[in-house]
Amino acid sequence: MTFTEPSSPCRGDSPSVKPTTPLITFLERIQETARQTFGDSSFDPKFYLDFSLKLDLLTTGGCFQQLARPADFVPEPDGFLSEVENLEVRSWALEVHSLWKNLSRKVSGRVHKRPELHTLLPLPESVVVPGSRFREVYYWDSYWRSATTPVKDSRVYRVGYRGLLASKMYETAKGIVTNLISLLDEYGYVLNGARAYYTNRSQPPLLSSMIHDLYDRTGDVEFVRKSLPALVKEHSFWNSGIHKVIIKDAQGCDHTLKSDKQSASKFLNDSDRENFYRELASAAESGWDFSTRWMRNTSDLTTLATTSILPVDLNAFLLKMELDIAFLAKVTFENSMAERFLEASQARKKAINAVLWNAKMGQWLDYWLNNTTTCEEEAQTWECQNQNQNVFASNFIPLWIELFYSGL
Ligand SMILES: OC[C@H]1O[C@H](O[C@H]2O[C@H](CO)[C@@H](O)[C@H](O)[C@H]2O)[C@H](O)[C@@H](O)[C@@H]1O
Repeated sequence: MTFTEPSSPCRGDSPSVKPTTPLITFLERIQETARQTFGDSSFDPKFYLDFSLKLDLLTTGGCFQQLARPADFVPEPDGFLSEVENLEVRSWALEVHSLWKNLSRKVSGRVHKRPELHTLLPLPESVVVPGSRFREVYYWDSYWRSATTPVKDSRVYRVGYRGLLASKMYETAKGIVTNLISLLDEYGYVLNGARAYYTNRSQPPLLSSMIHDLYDRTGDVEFVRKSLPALVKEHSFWNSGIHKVIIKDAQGCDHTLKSDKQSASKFLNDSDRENFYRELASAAESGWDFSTRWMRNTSDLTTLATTSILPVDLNAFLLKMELDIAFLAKVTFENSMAERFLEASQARKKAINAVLWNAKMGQWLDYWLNNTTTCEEEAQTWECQNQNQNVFASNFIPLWIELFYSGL
């Protein structure tokens, strides 16, 4: 076989060595990232240099830039892994751990420069996204991360904030908190998600739990001191007028707007339609969109009545927030703040048990305000028959809080 390619550097008559092309330089970056991510064992460097691009180099390079592999990610974290004795479970744990690098992103410089061109909102630190079609940060997913990234058999993993802490990725965990606080500073509350169409609502408030768990692991008092004002601000938001009517600015529900409009077309006047949008947005804010939990008639979405319900989970999350703030205030010697939030938590615990607890069923139940009353009214007469006796996972959220299972 003869080799006749004229510019071949192998030919003795050509002294010049062909320079590395931008494509090879780029693929070498991929190669090195893969080596650091997957480790050296059974690593084949050639595999990465043989990739072909589907889009031009500039576009591909830009996308790769956004896949910010977290700096504190290591392929095999020390600590929890070695304690998992069962080898199958250990390799599964490693697989779950490896999801962090797939779910990490950096908001592109283009979004920071020209935010008006994007629905994605700029965030200061690297982000961790739920995956699949959800390519932006979500508030409560940041705690209970739902990773729908296909891994071998397409199982859905839940690798939460606590998972990040178990993986010892404390800097990434701090970045998540910093991002959420930046939304809170900008909008007055942590948005449902980091998109322009999520600005009319929040999601179940778990920021205090993140900061509490981070402190437990790192003992970083300075970070707590910096974060505390944001938590107090968030507490005011959830206890302000807006949550008496739930959502003031009823804009409907983002990308589901078309189908929302179809449902809303059933309402003949503007005020009923607006009210329906408010119920939709509130259901989205609950994180349970669109569960029958919020419907008067479980087979008809237009009977959503989210704002007429006192939900077990939201109240439990708020109680947890009050306890967390009291604890974190104590850690930073803010004693009067600690006292204030402890008192607030005691009052809420009493109310949760008075209104939502059902002794016969041995669980807490959502409470339906009757048709004619609204959350704006101060005085209510609580009646057991207004409790929703259906069993939802949310009925047991209070058990997540030590106060309830320890009988304090
Ligand atoms: O995992 C992300 C979130 O996914 C669902 O909600 C999101 O999509 C909904 C419909 O497309 C939208 O109405 C909602 O505002 C979004 O948050 C899920 O219901 C959420 O619990 C979850 O955080």
